[in-house]
Amino acid sequence: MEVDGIRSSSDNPSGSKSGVSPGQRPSYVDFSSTSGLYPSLQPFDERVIKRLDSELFNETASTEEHSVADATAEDEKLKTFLRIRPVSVQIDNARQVIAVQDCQTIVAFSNPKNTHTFQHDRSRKQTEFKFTKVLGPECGQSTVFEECVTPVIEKFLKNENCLIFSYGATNSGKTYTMQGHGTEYGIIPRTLDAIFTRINDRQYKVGNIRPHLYEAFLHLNPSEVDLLYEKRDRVITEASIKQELMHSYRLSTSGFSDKSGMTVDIIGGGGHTFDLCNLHSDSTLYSVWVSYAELYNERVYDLLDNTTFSKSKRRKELKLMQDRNGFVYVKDLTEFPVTSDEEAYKLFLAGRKNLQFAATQMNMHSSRSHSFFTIRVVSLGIGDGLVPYPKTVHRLTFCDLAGMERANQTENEGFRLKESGTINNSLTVLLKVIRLLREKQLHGKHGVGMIETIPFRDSKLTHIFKSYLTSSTHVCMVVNVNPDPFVAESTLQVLQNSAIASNVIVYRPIDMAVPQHVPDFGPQGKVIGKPPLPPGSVRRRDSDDSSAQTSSRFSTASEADEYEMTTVVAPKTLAQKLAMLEMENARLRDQLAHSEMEKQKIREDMLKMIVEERILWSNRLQQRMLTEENLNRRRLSLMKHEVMLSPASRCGRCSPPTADMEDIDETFEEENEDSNEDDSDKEN
Ligand SMILES: Nc1ncnc2c1ncn2[C@@H]1O[C@H](COP(=O)(O)OP(=O)(O)OP(=O)(O)O)[C@@H](O)[C@H]1O
Repeated sequence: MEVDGIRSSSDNPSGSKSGVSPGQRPSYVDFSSTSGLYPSLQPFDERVIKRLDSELFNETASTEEHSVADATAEDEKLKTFLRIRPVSVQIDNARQVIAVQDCQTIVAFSNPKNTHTFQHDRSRKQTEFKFTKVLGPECGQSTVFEECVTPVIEKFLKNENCLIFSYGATNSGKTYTMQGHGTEYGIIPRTLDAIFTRINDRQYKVGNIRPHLYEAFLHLNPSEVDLLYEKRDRVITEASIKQELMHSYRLSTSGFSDKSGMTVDIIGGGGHTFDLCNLHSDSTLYSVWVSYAELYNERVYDLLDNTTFSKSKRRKELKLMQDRNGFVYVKDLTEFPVTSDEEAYKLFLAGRKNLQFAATQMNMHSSRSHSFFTIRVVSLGIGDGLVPYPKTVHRLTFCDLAGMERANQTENEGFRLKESGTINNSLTVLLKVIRLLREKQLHGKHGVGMIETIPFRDSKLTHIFKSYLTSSTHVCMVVNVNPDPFVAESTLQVLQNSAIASNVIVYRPIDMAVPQHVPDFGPQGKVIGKPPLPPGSVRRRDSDDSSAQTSSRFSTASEADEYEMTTVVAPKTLAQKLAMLEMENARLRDQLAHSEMEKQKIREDMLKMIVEERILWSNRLQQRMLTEENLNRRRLSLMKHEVMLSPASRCGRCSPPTADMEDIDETFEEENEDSNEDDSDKEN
């Protein structure tokens, strides 16, 4: 039976109940609950996206519900938490934008005809949005951490990759949630504390086995380790982190979590108690590494590379690479070993100093870039002769996205306006990718084939997100909103977008289910076996990564097989070809836009320089004219004086003394030369 183009499980040709053939991963979407809503779709059909949008924010219905709970596989869904920031002004009912219904539901009010002026109007449309959890303005930093991050830490310590990202309009509290403000510590410092509390005395502090690429390892020799620690300490020292900051962090972290033993309650006692010994075998040790990158104007920069601290130098742009399993990572990104939460927090603060911020009309300290703070933990087993060897590496990334901006509210101009254009563009692409993922999943499309048709390459942000959204990563989105009626339109837009995101399933696609990327280490750390290359890919030797070549003992096969993000798999079908051409087209358009932006900036800089030069020269000219005027005046008065003093003038018969006049002229010229010398001194 087919309903609106979607097959129900009963007419599945394979005959299996779930609608998939044996061995194939089942669809996680319950068609029976959605089949009446969605018609048959073609890939990349923009009308469909519009339709999904309008369904999510229906123009006609007075109340509707978008529930994250109405589909199966809740655990694999992208988790969405809504955090509503407090506002200083009292908002009356007539102007209210959102109202919390219960711990999972909010109602948004809108008047599409006049969204700016929220008049008291009973016919105002109400839309219900459901989240994994709603955190109202009364929720402090510790509650947010407890609700959103505690379960993630649990998964992270069970060897799962995790991503927590904050999404929202500008000034909605994303950075406040991630980093915190003053002693109101955000989720990043709290997580650092919680992780080190858990791994406690199981840390491997040597720092000679480091994560490499996306999921590989490198073995460093002692001099390389020394250099790395030296560089790390230099980064911390040069950032000159204020002692008061560290002091208050130390005081606060004693309250974040219980450091007394191995069995700990992750803050606040909400039934999250677990015993570390149950998570890993006794022979497992942990090595912790941190990195910090930012994506500014579609360029990736290293925030922990101390050469970038010097503002006079041009920052080095880093490349995005893809390993043989399709995982995207930042090539040559600095990653430091850390042995305590304090060390990690110092590095975080050092990197934060390098982040791009600016004051806008909406936020005095507005993030101008997307930032990625990543904690990687290498789990090590103990081999013969008590030699540790790496088993797995997994990551927890915190992404603080720049905020969606409306030009009429931020009042940005010139370069800032273009900057906010880039921010909005990358966020739009991210949402487009999320929408398409959801659309495909609604139609039971999974696996590598489906992923190839998603335009991850349209922006660098989605390049980076690809690894998280298409692998078995635990993804958690913190949606920040500001209930102020002034920003109602942005708030409604953010709610709509997050409703789509909450229905996306994040999983490892069936074609990639074989964990080829996990190296098969013998107890001595030897690499066993080498999986074949993906179809259509070209083996590429990376010549400039010297460390990759010098330290090969633990390197996996995937290390040698990395591809720049521009490498594409040969298309098989016409639709795939079209999709790839579209992606390439978008990428080239992006590049063009960037070079235009660069050109414009250079033009603006040059114009500024010309104007400054002009002002300088006109000042000099004025000065010169003044000097000449003064000298002329002096010459005239001298002449007068001379004429009055000369004997001839006294007898009143003789002509003026020419010789004396010449002297006066010489004096004038000398003085003039002096003043010229003064001027040239000033110039020098
Ligand atoms: N829950 C909250 N409690 C108290 N203050 C908050 C809260 N959320 C945000 N703020 C305050 O609001 C202001 C803006 O917050 P923040 O800089 O985090 O916004 P943002 O969403 O990161 O903005 P942008 O996208 O422009 O960088 C800050 O002064 C911050 O301290």
